[in-house]
Amino acid sequence: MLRLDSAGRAFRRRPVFSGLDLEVTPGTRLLLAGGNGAGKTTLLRCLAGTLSLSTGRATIAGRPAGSPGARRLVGVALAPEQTLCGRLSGHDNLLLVARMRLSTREAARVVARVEEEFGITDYARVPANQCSAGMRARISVARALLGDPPVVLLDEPGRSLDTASRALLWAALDRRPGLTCVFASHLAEDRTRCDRVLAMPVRR
Ligand SMILES: Nc1ncnc2c1ncn2[C@@H]1O[C@H](COP(=O)(O)OP(=O)(O)OP(=O)(O)O)[C@@H](O)[C@H]1O
Repeated sequence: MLRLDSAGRAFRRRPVFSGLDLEVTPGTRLLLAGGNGAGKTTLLRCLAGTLSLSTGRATIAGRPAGSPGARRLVGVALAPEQTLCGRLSGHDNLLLVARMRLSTREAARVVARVEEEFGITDYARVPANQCSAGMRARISVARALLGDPPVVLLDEPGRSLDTASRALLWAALDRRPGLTCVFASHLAEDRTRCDRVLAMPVRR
C-alpha cells in the first residue's frame, strides 16, 4: 500500500533521514518513533506529498506520493491543532473537504458519521478559532477519516487529546481494520496500538 525506496530528505544538505526502504502492507498500523528532530514529521510530509524527498521514491498504492492519484487515497492530519480554517465552524471545515471528493448528499452523510464518532456534533458548530486545541485536534483527525480513505497519516494525533478523546480516536481506527495508518507519537501507550514500529534515530 505504501512504499519507500532509498528515501532520503535533507535540509540545507543536512540529512534528516536517508536510504530508507519500507513496505507497509494494507491494514498495517505503523508507528514512527524517535526523539525530537528525528524526522517523523518530515517523513509524514513526504508521504503526504506536501514536501518532496531529496532522494529516492515514495509511493502510495503504486502512485508517486503527492500526485493527484496518491492524494485521493490519503487522509492527513499533520499539526492537527493548527490546520483548520479558524473562521469556519468545525462542521464547515469538514464539509469543505468532504465536498471536494463527494456529492453534497454523500458529504453530509460522511461528515455526520465522523462528528458522531468523535463526539464533536455540538462544538463543531462554533468557529474553529473559538475551539480549544484538543477540540481542534479532534476535528482535524475526524477530517482525515472522512470518506474512509485507505491510508491515513497522523502526526501526534493524541498530543492534545484527553484520555476519553484518545479512546474515541482508537475506537474509530479499530472500526476500520483495512485502514493503513502511519502515525508519529511520543506516547508510550501508543506502542501497544500499532503493528509495527519504525525507529528513527536523531541525527546530530
Ligand atoms: N522546513 C525546514 N527547514 C529546515 N530544517 C527543517 C525544516 N523542517 C524540519 N527541519 C529539520 O528536520 C529535522 C527533523 O524535523 P521533524 O520535525 O521532522 O522532526 P520530528 O521527529 O517530527 O520531531 P518532534 O518529535 O520534535 O516533532 C529537525 O532537525 C528540523 O530542524
